[in-house]
Parts: sequence; C-alpha cells; structure tokens
Amino acid sequence: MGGYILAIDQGTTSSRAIVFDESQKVAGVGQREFPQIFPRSGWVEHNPEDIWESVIWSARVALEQAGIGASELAAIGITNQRETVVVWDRDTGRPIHNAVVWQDRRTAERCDELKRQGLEELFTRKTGLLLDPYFSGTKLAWILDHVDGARERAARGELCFGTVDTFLIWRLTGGRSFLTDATNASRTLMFDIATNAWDDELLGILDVPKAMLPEVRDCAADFGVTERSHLGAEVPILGVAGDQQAATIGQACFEPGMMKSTYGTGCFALLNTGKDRVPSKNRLLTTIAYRLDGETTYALEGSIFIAGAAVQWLRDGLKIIGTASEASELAAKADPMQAVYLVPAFTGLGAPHWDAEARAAIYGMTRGTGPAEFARAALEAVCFQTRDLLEAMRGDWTNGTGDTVLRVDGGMVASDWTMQRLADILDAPVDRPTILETTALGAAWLAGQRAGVWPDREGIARSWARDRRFEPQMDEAVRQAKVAGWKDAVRRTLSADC
Ligand SMILES: Nc1ncnc2c1ncn2[C@@H]1O[C@H](COP(=O)(O)OP(=O)(O)O)[C@@H](O)[C@H]1O
Ligand SMILES: O=P(O)(O)OC[C@H](O)CO
Repeated sequence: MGGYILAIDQGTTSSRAIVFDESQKVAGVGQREFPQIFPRSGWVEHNPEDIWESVIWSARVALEQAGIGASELAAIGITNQRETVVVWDRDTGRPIHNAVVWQDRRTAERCDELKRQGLEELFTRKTGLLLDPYFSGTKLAWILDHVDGARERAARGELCFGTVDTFLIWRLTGGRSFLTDATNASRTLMFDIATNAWDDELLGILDVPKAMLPEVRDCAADFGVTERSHLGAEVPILGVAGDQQAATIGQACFEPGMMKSTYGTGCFALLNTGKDRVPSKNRLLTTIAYRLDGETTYALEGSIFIAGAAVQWLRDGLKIIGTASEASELAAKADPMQAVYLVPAFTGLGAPHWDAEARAAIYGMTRGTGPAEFARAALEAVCFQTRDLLEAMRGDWTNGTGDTVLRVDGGMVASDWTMQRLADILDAPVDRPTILETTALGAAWLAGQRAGVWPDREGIARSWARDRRFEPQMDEAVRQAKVAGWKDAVRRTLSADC
C-alpha cells in the first residue's frame, strides 16, 4: 500500500477521478462526459451503466497519468451528484430503470398532492428539506409505481435503492457493501437528520419498503474494499460525501459561519451552522454538512438549479459563444445603459422560491439588445441569485454571517469577470482558492485522514490557500438599481400559485 488517494467525483454531466499524492498535490486526472437523457420536457435521466463506465474509465486514466498502480493507493474517496436515484436488482446488480436525476421535475404533481394533504411541515421538520421534486423520495416512489412489480419485489428485499454513491460502492465492492453516508441520506426526504436514521413514518407515506435502503455511515468510515478486477488491486473505500458537502470540506469550511458556493451546472451555497440544526424561515434547506466520529455538523443550503447551465445555453442553444470562457469577454462588451435581465428558470426556480412551474424569461430588451447583453444577463443572474440566497441565510442565522467571506469554486469561477460582478452584487468580498478541485479534495481528505496518510482537520484548514480576493467596486446606487431590477424580473417570472 502506498500513500496516494483516489477521489472519484461523479457529477451531473461528467465523471472525474483525481489521484492525489501524499502532499495533497494532484498527480493524475481522468474525466469523461456521459449522455444526458431527456425523455420528455422536464425529465432528466442517466443510464447507470454510462455512469459506471465513465467512473471506471476516469479512474484508470487518473492512475495511468499519475504513473502508479492501484496497489499504491491508500484509499478511495467518493463524492457524487446528490439526490439522483438508482434502483437495481440485488442479485444481478442490473438497474431496473434509468437513474432519475436531481434536475428531473416529473414528480411535481406528487409533491403538490403531498402538500395538499398538509404534509410539508412533517417532511421539513424531520428532513430539513421541502416537498420539491428535486429530492430523491418522490423519484424513488415514481420508479416503484411505474416499473412492473417493483414495489412487491422491493418489499421482498430483491431491489436496492441508492443515490449514486451507494450504486458505485455496490459495484466497486462486487455487491458486498450496501452503504451510504449521512450527507447523501440527508437529501432523500426519507432520513431524519436529528435522529440520523431512516424514518418509518415518511417511508410509510411514500410507500417505500425499508428493506431496499442502504445502511448509513459517517463520511469517513469503512465502506468496503474494491474488487481487484476493477482497478487492478483491492483498495479500501474510506470516504463518502455528496458533492456539495465534499466541496464544503475541501474549502475547509469547518467553523460555524463559514460559507462556500460552488458554481457548476447549478450553484449550491452551504453555510456551516455547527451543531445547530437551524430551521429556515426563508425556504432554505437544513442539511447535514458532514458526520465525523458520530458527530453531526449541520448547514443551511441554498440550491440554484441553473448557473453554468445558462452559459451552456448561450453556447449550445443560442450559439452566441463557441466556448464557456467566451461568455465573460462578450459580457464585458454589453451596453451599461441597457437593463436586461435573464431569470433562468429553465427547470423552475430553486431556493428561496421553489417554484417548479416557473419558466425562464428575459426582460428589458430593446432593438439594441444583442449577444453581449444576453451574455451579461446570464452571468449576472448567477450573482443576483447568490445575493438572494445570502439574504435568506442572514435572515435565518443571526450568529453573524454578515462578515463571512464567501469561498467560491466550480467551473464558472474561472471567469474573473463573473467573480468581480459577484462581489459587486453581493457588496462583499469573494475568495477564490488556489485549488479549484475542492469537491475531489474534500472526498480525498475524508479517505486520506481515515487512512492515516493525510493531515487532520486543522492541518487541511491551514493548507487552504487563496488565489485571489475580489473586493466590491460597484457604485452603491448602481448596485441598488440593478438589484431592484432583478427583484422585479423574478416577481414577474414566478408562477401564479407561488
Ligand atoms: N470561463 C467560464 N466562464 C463561465 N462559465 C464557465 C467557464 N468555464 C466553465 N463554465 C461553466 O461551468 C460549468 C462546468 O463546471 P463544473 O464545475 O465542471 O460543473 P459540473 O460539476 O456541474 O459538471 C459549465 O456549465 C460551464 O458552462
Ligand atoms: O453534479 P453537480 O456538481 O452539478 O452537483 C449536483 C448537486 O449535487 C445536486 O444537488
């Protein structure tokens, strides 16, 4: 056994694998995109076999690039797109349906029905979540309702449910481990985050048999050993966390009041609230940040469904840019006198509105509006939405988020223009770290410190380093006018019943 750590980061559009050496430096990277399946409007699926193959391919490439064999790995850490549901046959390991992805809105009606029955308060009190199709519970119920005989088979213990971490652990260990971690469990609508246990009452309402649920462990724990055939050696899996929680760890947000925001396909801001399970008055989520040594640390989370995805829309839908990095060059050329707003509700609006029915809209166009104003509106939308989340967080947690510096990561933060605009719109500094692979780093840290080859919490927090701090520069009157224009645009976009 050597001292390298392999982090598997299974994301919404691609799988990445990163080999870190003992000094926490990146030694090898493998990455592969896989197909997005859109069977109907608002539905999003992945083929679990595509997920699996892209993970194994990426892991092998990362090892090759690092110039090491799997026998030199001390451990593996897994982090993953959260909430996405996979159901498979316990005997054959074959999925019975495509994975239903977190972005999928097919259970909007079911959620409304549960709300009409007055059940939202119960779900929120126990899980910290809301009755929104985003979360796993109603997606799992949908699969059980729509695949022939699934519910009976599940009750007989013949089927397994998992978020993507559980599916990967199961496959990697040849079906010997059926496990998840507390952060992934906390996104399912079936897990009581106070008692840290699957909740029988909620399972009853969703009609989900407990026999199909994995055992829940700490984020740094023994998750089994990989079969030799996959990577060439048996390697222990010692760390697991949902990707946003892993990024919180990778950004070393270990103290209450520390906050990170990740700008990938969507944007997810997490504020560490320590041992306080803070209920939200502003429709944020109360969730598990991490569970280590049996001790749970909580977070408030704001989830925005469209961030970098709006840039992809500029590129693939409107075709006004060739690559994502061109978005900021174009935005910088926009006419400052044109107040054009994009409310990117392509799949509804997430926090703090939670409006599944809202659809995207553009406001303020004139004959002079062109690609540059569209690009600026798409990038600014991410900044305005972050401001909305931070306002909601300040309302919920009064222990002093005011002077917290936001730590940012994810693909979009490569854009200096967007980060400067973010600081301007927030009227607060924004810190970009030197290591942008914070999600993988978080998963690697969980596994590495458990394996005894990486530093402890204080050590990893000390090694967090800033690449650049963006300080607000915008004139106050300009900022106020822009924020007022955004709020008006959102108000006009919300659906009638929201
Ligand atoms: N320079 C850039 N400017 C703006 N957006 C960018 C830039 N580079 C990447 N992106 C956006 O970031 C996203 C990719 O980020 P990533 O963290 O890899 O996402 P995910 O993990 O969700 O797949 C894409 O949506 C892409 O459009
Ligand atoms: O795959 P990402 O990075 O877009 O993250 C997805 C989130 O985990 C969804 O909750």
